[in-house]
Amino acid sequence: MTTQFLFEQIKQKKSFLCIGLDTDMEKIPSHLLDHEDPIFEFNKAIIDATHDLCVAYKPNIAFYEAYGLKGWKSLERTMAYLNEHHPEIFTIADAKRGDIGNTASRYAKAFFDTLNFDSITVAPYMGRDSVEPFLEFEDKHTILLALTSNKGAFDFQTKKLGNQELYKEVLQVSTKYKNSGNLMYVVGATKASYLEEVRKLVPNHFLLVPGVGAQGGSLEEVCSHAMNDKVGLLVNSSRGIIYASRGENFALGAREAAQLLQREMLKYVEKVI
Ligand SMILES: O=C(O)c1cc(=O)[nH]c(=O)n1[C@@H]1O[C@H](COP(=O)(O)O)[C@@H](O)[C@H]1O
Repeated sequence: MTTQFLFEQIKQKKSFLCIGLDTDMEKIPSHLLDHEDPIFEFNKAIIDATHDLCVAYKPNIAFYEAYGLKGWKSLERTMAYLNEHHPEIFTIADAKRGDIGNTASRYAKAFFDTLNFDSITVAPYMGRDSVEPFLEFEDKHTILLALTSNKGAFDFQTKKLGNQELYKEVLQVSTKYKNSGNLMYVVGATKASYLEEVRKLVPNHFLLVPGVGAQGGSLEEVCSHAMNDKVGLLVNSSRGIIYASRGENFALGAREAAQLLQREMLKYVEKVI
């Protein structure tokens, strides 16, 4: 998917919401556990109830890998369902991969070709040759971790490397990689005060911003510091939406939680269209 198409979707839906499919067998309603594939049934119900309110879904791969082959099958079925019924929705494999070049190209094949994701999250730590194999894929996007939402982000990412912080170095250096137009960046909503600095270095790239909802980040702050003329943001909430209600009406609860965020987003989208 091109970023222009993604922008068209944002304008059409008046939303830049990404819903995180961090589907945990221990948290899904018990009536689903009788199904052959409870994780897929849960995801399908969430997708059916929310697809008109969001422009992206982000399955976090850990939640699938945790169940071995069964979990991987649930992921495959979820992706097949999305690609068949909602090909207009941007999909993010939250896999946070990163390895030497020939291994990176296998990861890229796994997520871009085999599972047909539009994008993948990648750790920048191993540098250029670990990232460029992902960037070779046309109309697929590599979402580099720049400044993450967790406390540990301060261990390394905000430490100075020479004259500037490591997260800035990641932004600046990676924009020189081959096919860097295929890059997006992760910046946590809990680090909203850094977003102006981020935008100085990457004014045009999309940012994936997790951390509203369960981690307490503010949508208003994120938008005031980081929106560009194509919105340029995908704001993710996982637990705050998919576990908003834990009973048999969980999908309706998820819809209501997604709607609250989408209604707030609407006013920001209207500013740029
Ligand atoms: O790459 C990510 O998506 C990510 C980066 C980051 O800095 N912080 C972060 O929370 N995430 C992911 O975003 C999701 C946040 O989930 P909630 O806190 O439940 O909304 C999880 O899947 C995290 O793994």
